[in-house]
Amino acid sequence: MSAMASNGANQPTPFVELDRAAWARLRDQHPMRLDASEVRRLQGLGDRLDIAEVEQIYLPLSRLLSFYERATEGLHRVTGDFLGERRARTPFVIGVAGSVAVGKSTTSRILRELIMRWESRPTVELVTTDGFLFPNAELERRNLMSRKGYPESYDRRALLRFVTAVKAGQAEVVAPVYSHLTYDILPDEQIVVRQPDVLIVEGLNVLQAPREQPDGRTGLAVSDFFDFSVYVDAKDSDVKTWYVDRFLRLRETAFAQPSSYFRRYASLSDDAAQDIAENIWDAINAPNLVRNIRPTRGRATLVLRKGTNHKVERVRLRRL
Ligand SMILES: Nc1ncnc2c1ncn2[C@@H]1O[C@H](COP(=O)(O)OP(=O)(O)OP(=O)(O)O)[C@@H](O)[C@H]1O
Ligand SMILES: CC(C)(CO)[C@@H](O)C(=O)NCCC(=O)O
Repeated sequence: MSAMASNGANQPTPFVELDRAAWARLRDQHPMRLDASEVRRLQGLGDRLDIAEVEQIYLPLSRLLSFYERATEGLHRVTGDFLGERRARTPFVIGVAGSVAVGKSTTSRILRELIMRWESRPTVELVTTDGFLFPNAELERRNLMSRKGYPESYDRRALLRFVTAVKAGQAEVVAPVYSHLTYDILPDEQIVVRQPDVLIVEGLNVLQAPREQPDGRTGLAVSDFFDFSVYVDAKDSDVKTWYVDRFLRLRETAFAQPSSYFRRYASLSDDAAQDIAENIWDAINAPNLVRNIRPTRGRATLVLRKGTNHKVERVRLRRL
């Protein structure tokens, strides 16, 4: 790790880049260990979860987040004192961005488990922006069914209202729910968020810059409410492989259910399923990654760069 934040041309940059070993050494400076019962609980998140990875990569990140949380709380207190207000605590909001299938949900769930174990035992809510996709009927009306996951396929105003209300400390805030099984918003379901200490907002486009309004003004974006953000990054070809592998695995489980939107794919041969998954990837998810998602990477506080097998190889932290 270089102490100077600089690029090859020695130009100052806001980022510091650490390889896996350097990041792991930071962990040594802050001894951290999961006990056996914590390891068991975390393993419940998925049989493929590597506990060494949790300890070496995600535990240091959780520690860094706890420092940010404390500092941010101090800032809110300063503003409250200045205004002479005694307000309820403001939730600490973390954004998690990245491509379809790069591992945003897994990263978010690991972080939730680790944050819940901070000494202060905070309550943590995890929300995915999937719930703010327009329902399929509306996407069809807008001719966006082949652009699901693109910025314009979300009800961005509703998402912004949601995050603002949670951050403002509203007692109960509801969000719609998306089902990967029916491939649509569930009309009769919602989740209720009740004043969490920490909110994790996970989604493809959560780092998108604010849009210009029709009247020329610049609005706010959800990222304006993030106290910390993580971009999960990997090579395009690796993410494609993970997408296709997950698609093939889903044939035996989700796709096989009668209510599955993809039930016609359940009985496909490996080769046929592979072709379909690659076509969906190439037509929808890859262009979204290249055009909309990856361009927001520079806005993240931290970038986790994964190699094959989901192992994090490099970490880039914004320090200015
Ligand atoms: N750290 C990890 N270790 C091992 N496997 C992982 C890890 N993270 C993700 N995976 C696997 O990669 C695939 C995609 O992960 P995940 O569902 O978390 O991605 P996602 O970015 O949330 O995707 P989507 O946007 O489609 O919901 C899954 O099959 C998951 O099991
Ligand atoms: C719901 C999203 C947009 C995000 O999780 C994604 O999983 C998706 O469905 N994308 C559309 C193309 C596809 O079916 O993979």
